[in-house]
Amino acid sequence: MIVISSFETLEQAAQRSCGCPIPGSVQGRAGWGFETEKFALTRNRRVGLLHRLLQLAVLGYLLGWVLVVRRGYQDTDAAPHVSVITKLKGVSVTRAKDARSRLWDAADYASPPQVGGGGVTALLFCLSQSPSVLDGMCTEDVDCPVGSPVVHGNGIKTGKCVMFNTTHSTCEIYGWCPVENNTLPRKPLLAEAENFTLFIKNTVNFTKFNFSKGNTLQTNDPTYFKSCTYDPFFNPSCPVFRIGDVVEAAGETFGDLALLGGSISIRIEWDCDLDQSTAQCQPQYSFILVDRRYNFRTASYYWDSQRRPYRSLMKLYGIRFDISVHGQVPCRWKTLHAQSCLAFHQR
Ligand SMILES: Nc1ncnc2c1ncn2[C@@H]1O[C@H](COP(=O)(O)OP(=O)(O)OP(=O)(O)O)[C@@H](O)[C@H]1O
Repeated sequence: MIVISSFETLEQAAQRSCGCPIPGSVQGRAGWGFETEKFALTRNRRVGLLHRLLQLAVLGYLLGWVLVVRRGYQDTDAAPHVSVITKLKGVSVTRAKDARSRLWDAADYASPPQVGGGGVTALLFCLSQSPSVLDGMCTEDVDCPVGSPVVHGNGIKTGKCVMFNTTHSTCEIYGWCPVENNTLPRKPLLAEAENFTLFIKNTVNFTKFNFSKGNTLQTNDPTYFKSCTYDPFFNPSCPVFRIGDVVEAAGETFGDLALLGGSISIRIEWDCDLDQSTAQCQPQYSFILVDRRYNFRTASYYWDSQRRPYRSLMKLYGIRFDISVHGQVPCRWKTLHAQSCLAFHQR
């Protein structure tokens, strides 16, 4: 009977039992030796299990990760050329303290006008200003160098230190009067902005496969975009977004965000398999609240009958939309000579 120890080969066991020279050994090679493969039989369950597990891991990596997840049999273009155009629409009326009403439409609250994604929802102040002299603290004229800017004082110093009252002197400052007050808005100016709509027209072009696609439906119905509203489940292909829905999808309530403004990132993701029908190639939208405050100032200028300049200064709080487009399109056929992936399939 031949007894095989844990890591002994069959040959070695046979050699050991008959006392013959081991082929390939120093003793074997000295004569007419020959070489052959040796098989090791390991009678150890743990080692056997580890061996099978390693084989499974390699197979799983190749089939699961390389072929199924990473689609290793396809070529991929992940650098689309993109174009995004936005239009904000909606109308609202505000009533000022003097009971005068003002009508706001897209031309008033969209900023920059119809290009970026921004909308005003609150107005802190609206001042009619003209250039005048204002004051800053000092003891003598040298404390007020001519032309030095007063960043938060809205002007530049004239070089004069003037009496403010019996105890204080101030630098004379040349700037727009009256100056802003620093109070915060107490309620959103355009509460109706919740129902305003944002139209996002996006086109992507994957040059590697000569494939381009837009998010707007090619339709002859002129009322389609005016009447549809995006819904992730019931209407995912409509590119018109209700502002209230976008804010809610970003996890915020419109009333809170509209008061001091905010910034929302809209991410458009094109992840299409060009080996499938391109009709199924639709973008996915996601909304993330990026910042809880957003405001900016704007002014319009005019002159009175004596040609004195005036300006209407507004500090506007609003919701800003930052739109980013990402995408990758895998295709089974490697491109040659910049021909389209689809053309390859049709051949
Ligand atoms: N924010 C929006 N909400 C709803 N519909 C919109 C919005 N922006 C544009 N649309 C509609 O989408 C369609 C395509 O807009 P596009 O800007 O290409 O055309 P337009 O004729 O210049 O639009 P407009 O009505 O502004 O004159 C139009 O029917 C337009 O009325």
